[in-house]
Amino acid sequence: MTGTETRRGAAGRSFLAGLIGAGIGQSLTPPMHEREAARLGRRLVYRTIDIARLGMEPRSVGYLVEAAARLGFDGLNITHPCKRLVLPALDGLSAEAEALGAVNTVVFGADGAVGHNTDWSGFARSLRHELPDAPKDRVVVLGAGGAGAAVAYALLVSGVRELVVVDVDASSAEGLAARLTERFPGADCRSGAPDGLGRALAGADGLVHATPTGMAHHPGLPLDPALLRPSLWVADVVYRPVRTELLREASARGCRTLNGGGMAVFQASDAFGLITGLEPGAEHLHAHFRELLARE
Ligand SMILES: NC(=O)C1=CN([C@@H]2O[C@H](COP(=O)(O)OP(=O)(O)OC[C@H]3O[C@@H](n4cnc5c(N)ncnc54)[C@H](O)[C@@H]3O)[C@@H](O)[C@H]2O)C=CC1
Ligand SMILES: O=C1C[C@@](O)(C(=O)O)C[C@@H](O)[C@@H]1O
Repeated sequence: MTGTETRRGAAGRSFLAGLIGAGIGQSLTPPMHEREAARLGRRLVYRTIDIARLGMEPRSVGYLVEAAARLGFDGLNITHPCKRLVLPALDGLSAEAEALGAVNTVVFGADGAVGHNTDWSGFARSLRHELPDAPKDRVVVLGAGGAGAAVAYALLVSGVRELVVVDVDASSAEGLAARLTERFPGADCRSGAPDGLGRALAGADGLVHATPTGMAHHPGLPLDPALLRPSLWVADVVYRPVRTELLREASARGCRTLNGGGMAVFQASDAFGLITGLEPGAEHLHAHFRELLARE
């Protein structure tokens, strides 16, 4: 997007957005969007639509998307467990959302409801921003769910040549590695079992952790910290808390680290641009994020 506002963001227009998912009451994405709009002198109302609180099934995301379009929403974020289930309700997909088979942003416009994925671009921007000079030839991704798939895609777009995907669910890791191989035939994408993690990490430049382990309600470590050596960079997608047990262990062992806050901020930044047509300021979104965390 350029510095010029598009028609979608034409002066005076206000915005209505929402997040559909389960257990999203504490999400920082709604206040990030609202604060950034206010900073730009615009009104944006962003609501959480929590299917767990509403007693709705994940597959009802299609019904909710259609209702949001009729009610005049400009766009939506979609999160767990609906990122794949939302696909049949959409009229179009960005190339990346199609490749990933997952959508976290829906924009309502002249082309109907169009799905995008800003998880991958959010991680790619965070990596570029915070670890620009780190070696990125060989990387291990732990966790082959929605976040793991987005991260793996971002890594391959960013030039990673060898990628190993590890998951306790072997079929998830194998499926993701196979899809990535098809999409990036020039790269070496393999799946690995958790008991082979030590071997995979021994030859790696970096590790990205993309399982829910380390979240406030799911504390702990996803691996044996003895596997972390100082030359390995370690990224976590978990951002509640921002400093996870894994990142604390990695820092203590001399590893460079990247927390999940950058991905959270940049996915919001990219979604905000798509939904409003306005140009967000990434540094301002970082500041909103820091202030929101500090309030807790
Ligand atoms: N920073 C950000 O902007 C974002 C962060 N996230 C975070 O990413 C995390 C994962 O989310 P999703 O991918 O949506 O979850 P998911 O449930 O789709 O996938 C998690 C995967 O991890 C695997 N797994 C669980 N424990 C494991 C272990 N100990 N070793 C290996 N594999 C294991 C599961 O089998 C599953 O395939 C969550 O904490 C979520 O909050 C998700 C999206 C954006
Ligand atoms: O999965 C996530 C995290 C999120 O749901 C949040 O609560 O910040 C916002 C979504 O856009 C993103 O894809």
